[in-house]
Amino acid sequence: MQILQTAAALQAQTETWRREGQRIGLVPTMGALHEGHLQLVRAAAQECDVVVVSIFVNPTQFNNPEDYRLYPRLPEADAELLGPAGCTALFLPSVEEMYPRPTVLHFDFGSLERVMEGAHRPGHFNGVATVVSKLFHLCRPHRAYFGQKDFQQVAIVRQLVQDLSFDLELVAFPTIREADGLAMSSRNRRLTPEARLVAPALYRALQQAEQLVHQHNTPDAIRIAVAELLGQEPSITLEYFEVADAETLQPVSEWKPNQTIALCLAAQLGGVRLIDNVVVKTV
Ligand SMILES: Nc1ncnc2c1ncn2[C@@H]1O[C@H](COP(=O)(O)OP(=O)(O)OP(=O)(O)O)[C@@H](O)[C@H]1O
Ligand SMILES: CC(C)(CO)[C@@H](O)C(=O)[O-]
Ligand code: BAL
Repeated sequence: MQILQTAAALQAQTETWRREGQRIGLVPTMGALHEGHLQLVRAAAQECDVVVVSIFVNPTQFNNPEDYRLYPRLPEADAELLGPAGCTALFLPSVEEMYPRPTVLHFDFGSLERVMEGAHRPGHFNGVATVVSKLFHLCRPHRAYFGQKDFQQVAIVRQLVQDLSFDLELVAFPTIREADGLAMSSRNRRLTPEARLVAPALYRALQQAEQLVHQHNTPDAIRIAVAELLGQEPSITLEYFEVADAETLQPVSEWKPNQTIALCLAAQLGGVRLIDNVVVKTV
């Protein structure tokens, strides 16, 4: 596996691969890799000839400077994991390499970003769209792999791909979980042992909400039930729980038949912010 640290080196390599007719897979990450990331890389390795994994803790998508400062950074350990998973090239740029001057780009994803993560993390999706656009330009992937754990991010990137005519296939990969149901996440490393024990309550609440959908409870009744359930855990502060249309991401007030619904939440556990979701279909 080669390690590329400059935009020019990545561009040169991807141009060569394109000339050779190789199909390029890209897995964008912020590092501190876990099994969820590695499954994305393995899927890319199965479906593409070469796989680029980017590791870049992107400052422009952090609305909270403390979150940026404390974000786990483990490039050496990450590099060890990537070769065996099928990564061909690790793109590991510095902040100066990605942003030699402050960016002036501004994206507005309208109603897609006025809810959930976009509403609670001002500027977050502007930063995500900026860095993902740059990565797509530098890497020119045939396929780009993203996790459904970041459900709203997938919707934003889908819109970005369409609006900027990126010639690639977006792959949305299912959420990989720990044995106790907790969605794998780099930020899980920052949980105290006590918070780690409590954290699976988030997924249990989502599973409960899924049951309530199947039992035809109203969206509002489900919102109240999840707030009550998680309210019983003093160490969990629920930021939001939303019953959203999976396509538009807008809050749902009544059910339509055969509607795909995303049950999404964000919560703080001892200062660590986690998100999770499940997707469910109405009958
Ligand atoms: N548990 C998971 N299952 C599947 N995909 C995942 C999982 N966790 C992260 N991903 C995906 O991996 C890519 C890189 O994510 P990122 O590096 O931010 O990791 P993360 O674990 O989501 O970290 P954090 O949520 O703490 O920022 C994203 O597309 C993300 O959706
Ligand atoms: C897509 C991404 C790598 C952009 O920085 C990030 O938002 C993430 O890790 O999900
Ligand atoms: N996985 C989403 C990246 C972020 O939390 O900024």
